[in-house]
Amino acid sequence: MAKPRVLVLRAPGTNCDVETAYAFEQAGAIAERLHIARLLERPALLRDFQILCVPGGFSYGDDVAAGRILALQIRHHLLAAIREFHERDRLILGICNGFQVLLKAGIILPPDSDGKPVATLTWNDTARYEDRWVYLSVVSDRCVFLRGIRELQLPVAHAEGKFVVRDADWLEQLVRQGHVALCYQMPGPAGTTTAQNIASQPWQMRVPYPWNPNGSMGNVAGVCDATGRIFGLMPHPERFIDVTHHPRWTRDERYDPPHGLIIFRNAVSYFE
Ligand SMILES: NC(=O)CC[C@H](N)C(=O)O
Repeated sequence: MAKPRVLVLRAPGTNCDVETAYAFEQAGAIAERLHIARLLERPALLRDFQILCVPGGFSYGDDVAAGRILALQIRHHLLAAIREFHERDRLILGICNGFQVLLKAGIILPPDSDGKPVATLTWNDTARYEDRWVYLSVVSDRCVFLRGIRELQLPVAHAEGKFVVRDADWLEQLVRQGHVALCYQMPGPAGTTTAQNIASQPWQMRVPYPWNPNGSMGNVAGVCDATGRIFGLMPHPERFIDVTHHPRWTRDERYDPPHGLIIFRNAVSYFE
C-alpha cells in the first residue's frame, strides 16, 4: 500500500509544524506543510491527503483566545471540505494548539441541542504556561490514534489547556459516549502510572497539580469524535518520537517504542 499523505496545516504563529511533519515521516507517511492561505484558496487540495493534522504553536499569537482565530477561519470557510474529507474515511489530528482549534471549530464534539459548544479549553488553573512531562491513561477504545495503548508519558506545553464542559453532567455523558479518550494520571509506585489500580474510572479521580497540569475537569487530556477518527490532545506526541527524548532514557529501558511515535504509527497503519 502507498504511504498515506499528511497535510500539516500551518498558520501565522504555528511553531510545531516541522517536528510534526518529521514525526509522521518517521512513522512511514509522506507529510507536507501547507499554509492556511493555500487551503482557503483551494479547499479541494484536501482531497490529495489521507490525514489532516493541525499542529501546536501560537496561531495568530493566541489573540482573543488560543486557537480561536484559526478555528473561526476553519468554521466559516473550510467546514464543508473537512466534513467531506472525514466522510471519506480520513483521519484528523489536533495537537495542543491544533486541539484548541479543532475543538473551538466544533469539529471534534457535537454541539448541544442549541447548537452551542459543549466543551472548550481555557486558561490553566495556575494562570501560567505549564511545560512538563505528564502521565496519561487511555480511557476509550474508540480512538484510532490510541489503538493498543493503555498508558503514555508525553510532555505538555501550554497556557490554555484546561478542558471544561459547560454543564458538569455532560462530562459523564462524554465519557459514556466514548468521547473522552485520554486522561491525566498520577505516577504509580514503581514509576508507572496508577492506572492499573483505578483503570476503571480515571476521570473520577482527584489528580492534583502538577499531574493534572491545568486543572482539566475529569482530568481530560484528549477527546475524539464518535468515529474515533478525529482526535485532539493537549500533550505533544511529536516531542517523544525517539527514546532519547524522555528525560529518564538513560535510567529506564521501557521507552521503546517511544510513546509519541506509537500514535503516529497508529495513524499510518490505519491506511495499510
Ligand atoms: N504548544 C502549544 O501548542 C501551545 C498552545 C497555546 N499557544 C497555549 O499556550 O495554550
